Amino acid sequence: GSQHRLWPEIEKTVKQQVEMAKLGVGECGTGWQLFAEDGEMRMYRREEEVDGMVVDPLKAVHVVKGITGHEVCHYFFNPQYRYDWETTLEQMTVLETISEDSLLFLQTHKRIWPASQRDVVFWSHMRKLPDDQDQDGPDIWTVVNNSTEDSEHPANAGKCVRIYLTVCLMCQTRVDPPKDGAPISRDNVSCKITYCSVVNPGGWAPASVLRAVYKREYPKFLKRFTAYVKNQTKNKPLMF
Ligand SMILES: CCCCCc1ccc(-c2ccc(S(=O)(=O)CCO)cc2)cc1CCc1ccccn1
Repeated sequence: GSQHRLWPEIEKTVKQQVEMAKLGVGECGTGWQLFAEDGEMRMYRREEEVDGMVVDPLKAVHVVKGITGHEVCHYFFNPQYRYDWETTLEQMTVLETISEDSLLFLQTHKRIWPASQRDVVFWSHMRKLPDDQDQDGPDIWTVVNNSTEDSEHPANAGKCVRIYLTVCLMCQTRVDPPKDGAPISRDNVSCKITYCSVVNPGGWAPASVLRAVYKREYPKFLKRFTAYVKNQTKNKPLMF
């Protein structure tokens, strides 16, 4: 809850990340380059390096029919579903339950040749926010994942190189009520998903390898994850 040592950082980071996610790829100035497209999904990146390491920010926008923002965030946030959709995940541990909407994770991802295996420690927070651009529309749902230290799991103590990331999944639900006043069904809802991520790969990895990994893995991840949510929810009542 709000007494936890991480709470001030969570509050600040969530607000900052949602504001960034709301900026379209046009508005945040030049530099965004479209690198993947699939149906309604558009994936952009900016080529940035920090100390010679690739830390390309990524922004993906996708519109998916038949699911809501609450549902997308529910399946992204809750650990019990993660092995179903996160293909590069080798090991996931919930280190701490900070509150019912905030968890501390340790994840190790499968090694990607020729780079060494990576792990990450991050807090994850799920939140509903009023949509200030559409007062009477449905709320925005978001999940923010942000790397943090954990004294029990110091960086680079074992075989894995520790990575550092900030991820924001922001979901805006759209309802187009049926003309005949019938109850809202899945045919009347769609979700605009904005996924932003900045990953520092930790130890050195060849820029060409990193960019190839991201180019392959991110589109696969977002397609697989959204298909998973559609499949999990298709016969369940709508979650707003
Ligand atoms: C040489 C490769 C070094 C980097 C490997 C890497 C880095 C970051 C991540 C990653 C990406 C998304 C998240 S999340 O959105 O928070 C969801 C929870 O799991 C957490 C971790 C993964 C991977 C492994 C490769 C890879 C790259 C993209 C997408 C998927 N896999």
